[in-house]
Amino acid sequence: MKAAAFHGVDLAIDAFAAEPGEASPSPATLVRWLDDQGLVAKGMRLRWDFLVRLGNTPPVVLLFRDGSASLLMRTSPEEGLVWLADPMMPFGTPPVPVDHLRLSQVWTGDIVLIKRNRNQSEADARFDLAWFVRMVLREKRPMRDILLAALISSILQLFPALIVMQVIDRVVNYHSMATLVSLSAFVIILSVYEILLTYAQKEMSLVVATRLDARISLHAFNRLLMLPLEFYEREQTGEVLGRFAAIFKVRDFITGQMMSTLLDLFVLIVLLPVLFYLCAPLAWMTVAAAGLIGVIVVVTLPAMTRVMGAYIQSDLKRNAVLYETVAGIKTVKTMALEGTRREDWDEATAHVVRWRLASGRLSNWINLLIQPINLFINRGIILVGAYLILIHASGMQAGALMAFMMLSGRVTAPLVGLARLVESFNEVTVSLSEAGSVLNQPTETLALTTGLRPPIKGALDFVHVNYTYPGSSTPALKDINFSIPAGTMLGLVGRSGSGKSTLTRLLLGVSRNYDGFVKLDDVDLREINLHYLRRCMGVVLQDNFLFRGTIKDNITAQRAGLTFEEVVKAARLAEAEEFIERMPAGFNTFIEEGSTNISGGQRQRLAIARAVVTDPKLMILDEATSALDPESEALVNANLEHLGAGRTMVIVSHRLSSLVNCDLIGVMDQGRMVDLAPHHVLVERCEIYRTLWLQQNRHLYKEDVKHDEEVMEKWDAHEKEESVQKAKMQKNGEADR
Ligand SMILES: Nc1ncnc2c1ncn2[C@@H]1O[C@H](COP(=O)(O)OP(=O)(O)OP(=O)(O)O)[C@@H](O)[C@H]1O
Repeated sequence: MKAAAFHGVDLAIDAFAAEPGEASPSPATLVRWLDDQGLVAKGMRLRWDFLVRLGNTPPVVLLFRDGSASLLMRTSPEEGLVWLADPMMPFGTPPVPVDHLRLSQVWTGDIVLIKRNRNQSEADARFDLAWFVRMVLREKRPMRDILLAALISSILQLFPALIVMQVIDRVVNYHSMATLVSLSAFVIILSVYEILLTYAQKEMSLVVATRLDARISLHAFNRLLMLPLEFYEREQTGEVLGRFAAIFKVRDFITGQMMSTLLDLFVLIVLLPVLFYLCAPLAWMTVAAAGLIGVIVVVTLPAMTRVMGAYIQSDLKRNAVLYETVAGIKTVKTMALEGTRREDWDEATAHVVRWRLASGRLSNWINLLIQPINLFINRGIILVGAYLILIHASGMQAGALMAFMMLSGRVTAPLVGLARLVESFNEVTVSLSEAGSVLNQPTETLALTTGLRPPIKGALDFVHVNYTYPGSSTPALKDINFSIPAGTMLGLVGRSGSGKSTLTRLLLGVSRNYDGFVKLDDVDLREINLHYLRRCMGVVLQDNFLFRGTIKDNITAQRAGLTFEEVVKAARLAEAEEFIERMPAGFNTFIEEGSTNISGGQRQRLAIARAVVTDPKLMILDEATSALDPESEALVNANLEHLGAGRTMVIVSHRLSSLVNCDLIGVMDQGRMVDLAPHHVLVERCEIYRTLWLQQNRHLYKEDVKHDEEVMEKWDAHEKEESVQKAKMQKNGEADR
């Protein structure tokens, strides 16, 4: 706590709790918690000799054998002492000096270094050009060195021109061999300097560019992970990926063109005065011509922006088609949709080609205007200079004209580069706004890093919960009001679209803008830290993604601290152990991308194992067994009770037979929970449930067939009427909008 306060972060120790499956918080949990709080904790083992030489580092936490800890405040290698502060003592208590012998009796040799995570505080910073500039400015020392090198090298660049001037004016005109020899020696020394300096400058620029690159990538990916699921559901994946990739264009611009042009500007600062010294009229002409190039670029900028924007947009759309086709290739192939996909692609490509041609042409036109000016600077000025010498107007000699020519080339390059920079900057702003439209979306950071971490038992309360999806006019959940004690196995049934999955989404904290309260063990769900909440839950969906890696890796999902025994236990609970052991390498069998080498049923059972491996107190199975073959489904269903022992289970299923053994079954209809009771009660009193049950189990009730058919007829009529009403409501809603 004191170490955190040192960094200006206030920690609420009450919020620190063990993770599910831990008796007391492990060091890994401590590190994760501190990470969430905006601090970085790094554990390491040290010897006394190193500890005593730590000097004036920020507070370091020393871990003791009895589980307690102390803060290292100061060290003195000369006296062989370290000063420790007891974190339990009030602020202001002086630290106690301890020597090697006394410390070695209690200290484990482990320390924890805690520092403020600057990336974390930047995690929510807006992603714009200012952010990039801040990132560059953080590289203060290397940037300073690079600038210094650029300055020196631009001074060095002066000499060749001045030497040529001397050679022509003195050596050639006066045939002076001695001057030539000394000038040659000077040229060699300078050249060596220049070569070394260029090497160093390139090396430093490379290091800075690479560091920036790493930082930008890390930050952007972090942001992507922080975006709420709702965002991904709303947006087209292909477009999200395309827009995300736009940041790499910004990165290339900043670490490439922008950096080199800015460095070139240093050359300008040094060389321009020399040009004026050599011949002021020619220097003015050079500057005016370069200025004219700038004016042309600025004037044509709006047109260029429009064309570039359209080109980038069309490219994004084409990428989206590509992504969709590759991601949905199974459907494309099996439904022979190649033709329509090709049409989409052709159309998207036609747009890209059109705008690419337009932007290329525009840039070519601009070039047509710029090139004569460029040629004038490079070639015309020598003629003007020669004319000035002929009429003796400037007092300039031939050597000075040569030197001017050599230098003016170096001056125009940065000036033209600066104009071009404005042009590219324009393109980059379009890319930046594309990337920003993804990365500047509101993130879940606050919910992920703050909030309570109460111990979870699994009692659930829904108190008058209403929820409408953003952009939808009809509520998906209407006045849901029920509670279940911890350890309940709750089934949820209802027709398609009745709101079952939406209810589980609220539990998972995916949708948080609902009215009313959802309480977990009497704590408002919205108050609970989202990471913690999700880590405390086990979730199995209808279609689960398995990552490339071994079966064991997939079950642990790279969570730290899980033992092989726990993995095997989870596999056994999920009825997966048997098939895993039959696989060539057992738990170390590699799962290919898209899990092509295992069946759908096996994949589902692995997903169940992955969900139970942390022994969660709350499990959600949303249509987890729907895609299973009858045999695998029977296996999983038979094991459900076993699986649910000691935890609350919420099981959404269309197949009522798999819910018969649930303690309670909630019947959903049009967003309402119309009944909540065990199976035998519902069959008696809930008509919707009874109808669904009879639909699926007709064979069991032969004697009821007549009644059953009547009910079915009624049900069909009811459904028809409802769908007509729904269509009407939708129409009205659209008309309202
Ligand atoms: N992301 C979404 N955006 C807008 N509306 C949605 C979204 N997801 C679901 N809905 C709507 O909310 C209502 C409830 O959907 P929900 O998925 O919860 O039903 P369900 O009972 O789980 O259906 P199913 O059994 O088919 O999965 C439906 O009318 C659906 O159209």
